[in-house]
This record gives sequence, structure tokens and C-alpha cells, in this order.
Amino acid sequence: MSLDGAPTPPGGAQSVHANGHINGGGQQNGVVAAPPPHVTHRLRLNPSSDHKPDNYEDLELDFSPLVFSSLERYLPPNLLLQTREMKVKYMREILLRYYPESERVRAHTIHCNREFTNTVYKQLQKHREYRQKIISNYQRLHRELYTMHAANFFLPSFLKAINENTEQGFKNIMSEPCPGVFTFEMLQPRFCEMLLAEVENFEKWVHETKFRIMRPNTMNKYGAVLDDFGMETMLDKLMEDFIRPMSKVFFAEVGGSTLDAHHGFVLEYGMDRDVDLGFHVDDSEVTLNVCLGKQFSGGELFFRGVRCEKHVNTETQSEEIFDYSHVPGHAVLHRGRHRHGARATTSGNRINLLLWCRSSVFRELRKYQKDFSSWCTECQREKRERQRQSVAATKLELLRREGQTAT
Ligand SMILES: O=C(O)CCC(=O)C(=O)O
Ligand SMILES: [Fe+2]
Repeated sequence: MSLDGAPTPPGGAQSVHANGHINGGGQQNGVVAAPPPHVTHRLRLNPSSDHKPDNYEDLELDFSPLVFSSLERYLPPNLLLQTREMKVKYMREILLRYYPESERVRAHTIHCNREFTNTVYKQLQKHREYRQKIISNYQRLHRELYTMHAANFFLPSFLKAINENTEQGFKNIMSEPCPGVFTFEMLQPRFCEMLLAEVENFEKWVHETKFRIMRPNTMNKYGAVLDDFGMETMLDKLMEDFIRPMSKVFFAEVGGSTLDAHHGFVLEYGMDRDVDLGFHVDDSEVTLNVCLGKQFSGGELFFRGVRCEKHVNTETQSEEIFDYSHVPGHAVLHRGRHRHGARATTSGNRINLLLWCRSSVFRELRKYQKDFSSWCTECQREKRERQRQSVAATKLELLRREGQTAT
């Protein structure tokens, strides 16, 4: 059997050369670009905290109703008085800009809002058809993987922390070997085995049918997008009920509490697969990276400090250098903007589960931020430097004035 495959490949990571430069001008791979100048849709920088948002649960929408309720508080005051339909229309146009599959289109074509929306719709439609084709033809091996069964998937220690849902509860199971990089034991060995077998089964089907699949991003030749073969709902649950509570505590300043979209995939490394992964930042606010196995050597993750778009290529400070060795079943949680890469897997096969979690609210608000990012180390260094210079200038001025009074 031969099936027709992939539409335009999805977005991905933004690669950064180890010595600092972004590959290919930095606009490729689904990295968020500035909106076209004519786009007039605006949000407030601070939410209207006393405004009670509408409920959107009963509408058929392409984003979660909760996203609309959260975003509503950021609407310009005059819009808050409009009908629910008007608000939905306004917010949808903003949100559509953040649908990952739209990024490529946006970079090349868009000249007016309507045209943009139509092009995105076509892309979405194509992508839905692509997924549908896979889902209706691929025979699942372990059906129990496709719905969330927390007790079968996760270790009791992890479940206990999630149920407690307190900062201390999370800290009890986590290590933070480098600021902003959290590691913890997460998956049951049986779950890892089943997911590995499912991925293998899917790859076998792809091979046999010659179905042209999209790889997780432009940096990988191997691996598979789990969302494309039926795991989207289960992974949404993973993000909402497990990753968002933790991110709310540890990554609030990068939208950790408003994560509302994900890209879920596995990567496969080995001498006969992808060997390593270059230095990059993820197209995510928060990334979950869990090793599924199997046996391997090498493949360490290397981290090199958190940077905003403007500072992505700046030098690494010695205290930012951190290398991590993967352990099957163990998870790493970090900001998408934490620069990192993976060293060569020198023997065996390493397969990792990745969940890039995004917040559309955070992405919209980031556009209005003029000054320094609280989470970018380089922004903070520049800010301190600017303050130091300003204090020095004031001191000098005071001394000069004192000198004048004395004479
Ligand atoms: O291979 C790894 O563990 C890193 C994967 C990664 O950074 C990514 O997919 O964004
Ligand atoms: Fe990454």
C-alpha cells in the first residue's frame, strides 16, 4: 500500500552555533517573527483584573475555550463591551498567528489579515487531513497508550507530588543541578517499553506503506510526531494536568501557568540514526524531555544559559555551563529559551520523548515588552550595567555640584 504523505513540514527549533550565530538568519524553523506592520490587533500589557471573562465552552472553536477566557482579560477595554462573537473573532485572529503550522506561511506571504487567515486555514486543513489519513490507516499496537492512565504511566513519587500540587511537594522529587534545569524520576519502565514498541510499530508501518511523514523538526531526520498518529489528546492531558502545575511554580515568568498548546514527539539517536543535535533554543516556553531508553552511551544534553531572541548569540558565562547524562525514565524540564544541544550518542540507541509546551498569551504579551526580559541572563546583566552607570553618573554629578558650592 502506498499513501500520500506530508504537507509542509512543521516548525522547530532555532539553531544557534556554539560560537554564537544563528543559522540561516534566524527566521526559519517556526521561530516567532514580528507581526506584519498592518496588523492592528492589540492586547493590553496588564490584564483587567476586575473583568469577569465570558464562558466559551459551548462554542466549536479551534483553540481551547479556556484560552479565550484567559486572553479576554487582555483585550482593549472597548472590546470588553462587545458581543462574545466579536471578542472571539478578535482573539482567534491573534491566536491563529501562533498556530505552529502557520509560521512558515506567515514569513513568506501575508499581506492582509483576511488573506493571512485564509492561508492559515488551508494549512490547518491540510494538516488535519494528513493526520486523519495516518490515524485511519495506522493499526495501534498498545491502545492503552492513547488515553491518559496516570497510575500506569507515572511513578508513585511523581504522582504524589502532582496530587499535592505544592512547591515543596515538587521540590521533594526534583533536583535543580543548574539554575532553571529541573530533573526528576517520572515514567514507569513498563510505560517506556510500551511507548518504544509503539514508535517502532509506527516506523515499521511508515516503512511498509512508504507514507511520507513529517519529522519532528528540521533538525532531525529520524523520530516521529506523536500528535500525528493519535496521541494528541493524551499529550494535552500530560501538559495540562502534569506539566503546567509544575511550570506555574518554576517558570511563571515565561508563561508557565498559561501553557495551552504542545508539540509532542520522539527523537531517535544512534550510529544508524540521528547522531547528535546542534546547539539551539526550542520553539516552546517550557520543554519536557524524558529518556525512554534503550541502552546507549554518550548523548549528554549540554546547557548554556537562558537568552531572549535579541541575545541568543551572546557568549556563555562559565557558571552557565551544565552537562546532563540521560537516564531512562528520568525527565528534564527547562525553559525553551535555555540554550542547549545533545552530544553524539556513541553506541546503542537513545530514544527520548519531547513535549514542547507553548503559551499563546505569553507570546502575544512578549511583543509589547520594550525593556529587559526578567528571564534572560544577558538582559539582566545589561540592566545591572545600565543601573551601575546611572548611579556612577549621579555620583559624579553630585560631586561636581559639591565642588561648585565649595568654591
Ligand atoms: O536529544 C535530546 O535529548 C534533546 C532534544 C531537544 O533538545 C529537542 O528536541 O528540542
Ligand atoms: Fe531542544
